[in-house]
Amino acid sequence: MVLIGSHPILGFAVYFYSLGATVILAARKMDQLKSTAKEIELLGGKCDVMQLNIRDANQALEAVNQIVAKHGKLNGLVNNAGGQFHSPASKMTPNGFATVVDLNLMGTFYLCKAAFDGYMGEHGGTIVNIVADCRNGFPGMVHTGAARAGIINMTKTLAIEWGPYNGIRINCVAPGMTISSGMKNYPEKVLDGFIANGWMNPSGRFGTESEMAASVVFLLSPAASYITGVNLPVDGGYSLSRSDAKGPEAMYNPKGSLMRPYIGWPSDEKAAIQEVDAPTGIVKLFEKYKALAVNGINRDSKL
Ligand SMILES: CCCCCCCCCCC/C=C/C(=O)SCCNC(=O)CCNC(=O)[C@H](O)C(C)(C)COP(=O)(O)OP(=O)(O)OC[C@H]1O[C@@H](n2cnc3c(N)ncnc32)[C@H](O)[C@@H]1OP(=O)(O)O
Ligand SMILES: NC(=O)C1=CN([C@@H]2O[C@H](COP(=O)(O)OP(=O)(O)OC[C@H]3O[C@@H](n4cnc5c(N)ncnc54)[C@H](OP(=O)(O)O)[C@@H]3O)[C@@H](O)[C@H]2O)C=CC1
Repeated sequence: MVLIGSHPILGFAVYFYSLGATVILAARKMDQLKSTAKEIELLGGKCDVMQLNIRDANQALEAVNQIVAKHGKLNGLVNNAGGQFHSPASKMTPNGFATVVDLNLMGTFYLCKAAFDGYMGEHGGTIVNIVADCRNGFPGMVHTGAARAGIINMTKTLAIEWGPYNGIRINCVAPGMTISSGMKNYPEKVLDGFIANGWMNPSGRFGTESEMAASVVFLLSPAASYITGVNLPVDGGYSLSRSDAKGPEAMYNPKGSLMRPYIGWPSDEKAAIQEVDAPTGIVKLFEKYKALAVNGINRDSKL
């Protein structure tokens, strides 16, 4: 039984069916949740949906209580809901800052605490918190940088407090720039700039939802049973360098990537991500990735 806060952006709900888990999708818009649930069921997976605003601590606990009452357990939690807006710090209002901290940091804490109080404190479980790359500063997004850094530190504390006595493992995944519906929140012009030459990471490309999903599933699974309190960057190496680098990073291959994208796991066509709801440039990019994921990549391939 795995609760995913948000509709399965970063596409991972489809993967849980192969582990035999029942997936509960929770977010504010029921339409999106229902259509994703249908897809999962068509694949043979078990799925339930519920409406949830993670910014409300009472709703979070109520959601966990409902799941435990209906299904008898809650083994996993993925805190995937999140987001922000772009603004220089000098122009940001206190309420703008607080809103993003409220969504990302407070929302994640509410769900962790609800899972602990409602089930995992007594029975154990595994939690994965989705964050973002905030190893260095996060210009233009001071609120989310602060909130995600808060989640990473909170995760370390909870790993220490909740591991020894409650059997809970808790980790973070920090996606790099990923092809997903979240890209609709950013100006196409900016995204086109990233596509043209802006990824600046050793992989030379965006990440895919499947690449994020596989990492989350790994951390939730018994295969990661000795890992707790870590933040796993899944970013093609982006966090290794300065985000605005133009100097030595010229070593990054400007023509594209030599790292084959991964869009499905296990190697079951049905479980591969087939399409993405994103701006045109990103959708076109994904179509190229699909071909490269299937046919392989070589020195003449261009993304
Ligand atoms: C131009 C350059 C762009 C660079 C883009 C770079 C892209 C890099 C991508 C980095 C990698 C990360 C990717 C992702 O995270 S993908 C996920 C994407 N999804 C989202 O980001 C969701 C975005 N939005 C939201 O979730 C909500 O809008 C949000 C929670 C942010 C706010 O929701 P809410 O309804 O609660 O907010 P209010 O309207 O009530 O406003 C509250 C206060 O916040 C201020 N605000 C809100 N939006 C903006 C804005 N766009 N610009 C400035 N200020 C904003 C608002 O004014 C309120 O404050 P005040 O009361 O003081 O006015
Ligand atoms: N895509 C990328 O490049 C990156 C993404 N990330 C992070 O990964 C996560 C997933 O990203 P992505 O799929 O791209 O984002 P999307 O914007 O597509 O998805 C955000 C999800 O969060 C849900 N959500 C937002 N607010 C709430 C709320 N108050 N309560 C419950 N659910 C909520 C939304 O559903 P609804 O509106 O129905 O509530 C939606 O399902 C996010 O935390 C994002 O910040 C981090 C780094 C890079």
